[in-house]
Amino acid sequence: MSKIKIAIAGCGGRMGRALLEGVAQSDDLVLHAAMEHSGSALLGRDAGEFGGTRGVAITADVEAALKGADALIDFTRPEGTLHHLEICRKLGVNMVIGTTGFNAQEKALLGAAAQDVGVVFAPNMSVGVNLVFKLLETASRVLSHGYDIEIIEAHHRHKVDAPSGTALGMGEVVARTLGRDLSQCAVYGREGVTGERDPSTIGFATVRGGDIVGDHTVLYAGIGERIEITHKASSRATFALGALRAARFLKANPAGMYDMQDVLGLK
Ligand SMILES: NC(=O)C1=CN([C@@H]2O[C@H](COP(=O)(O)OP(=O)(O)OC[C@H]3O[C@@H](n4cnc5c(N)ncnc54)[C@H](OP(=O)(O)O)[C@@H]3O)[C@@H](O)[C@H]2O)C=CC1
Ligand SMILES: O=C(O)C1=N[C@H](C(=O)O)C[C@H](O)C1
Repeated sequence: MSKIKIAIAGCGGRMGRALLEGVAQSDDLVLHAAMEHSGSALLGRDAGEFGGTRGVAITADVEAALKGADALIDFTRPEGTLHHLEICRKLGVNMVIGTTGFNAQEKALLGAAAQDVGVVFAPNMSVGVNLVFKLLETASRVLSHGYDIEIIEAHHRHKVDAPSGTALGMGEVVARTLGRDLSQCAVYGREGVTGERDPSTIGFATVRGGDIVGDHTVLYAGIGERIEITHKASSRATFALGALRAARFLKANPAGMYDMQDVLGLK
């Protein structure tokens, strides 16, 4: 059987390198293109220097790079992802999007493109976090009254968006299960004389430091007890393996908008 041809955007980044390694270690995937933005110092270098198979030069020519690819895996920044999305749509190339930090209008653009190509969009591609999303539905149902809900996340010092996409995703799951609208009930950090806690809110707290790969805790604090559901990533390989699984899923499925719950059969 022929191998699935993978293009990687932001190949010199933290996730880009983990993806290059993941493709190089797989039996059924081949590196079709390694991409960076036009201002990158890495252009022209061999992807093999960054964990990929040797023989693929890093390029900023997105259209040429994507011709003939089965899927683009993109962990970059919202503006880069949206630019790549347009070209994927034009060329009929599926897209796995791990980038976080999109606003509502930008997310709508992803949905529009998914009318023509397959898109897997998920703020966290690890199996563990996607299991946690399911556990949160059960916990939020059982603890729907009398428990204050707070979401705490910690990441490395280089992360540029906050709260993390995963924390926001967890908030969405909790709010949806409780019949609340996250945009109305989220409290992002506290300072000064805040008054007593409003029980209808969902609080978020963000920690940034060092090389923390990604920790997330949802805390349900009641009277006489508290429940914490925690996921800790210790390596980016978990996200990369999930993204590669998503690319395989898209190869086998029609155009449409999917998330990791679809990929993992958790719906
Ligand atoms: N869904 C998931 O499972 C996960 C999602 N993420 C998300 O993935 C994204 C990337 O994370 P990470 O790898 O740590 O970040 P990095 O900054 O290490 O990597 C991003 C890469 O994209 C490049 N880049 C920046 N801007 C653009 C642009 N406009 N167009 C094309 N390429 C661009 C960067 O180049 P340069 O360095 O030159 O700026 C860099 O090579 C973040 O949004 C993060 O939250 C991360 C881990 C898991
Ligand atoms: O930027 C990161 O590193 C990560 N970002 C994702 C997020 O914003 O949720 C996922 C993961 O926690 C790592």
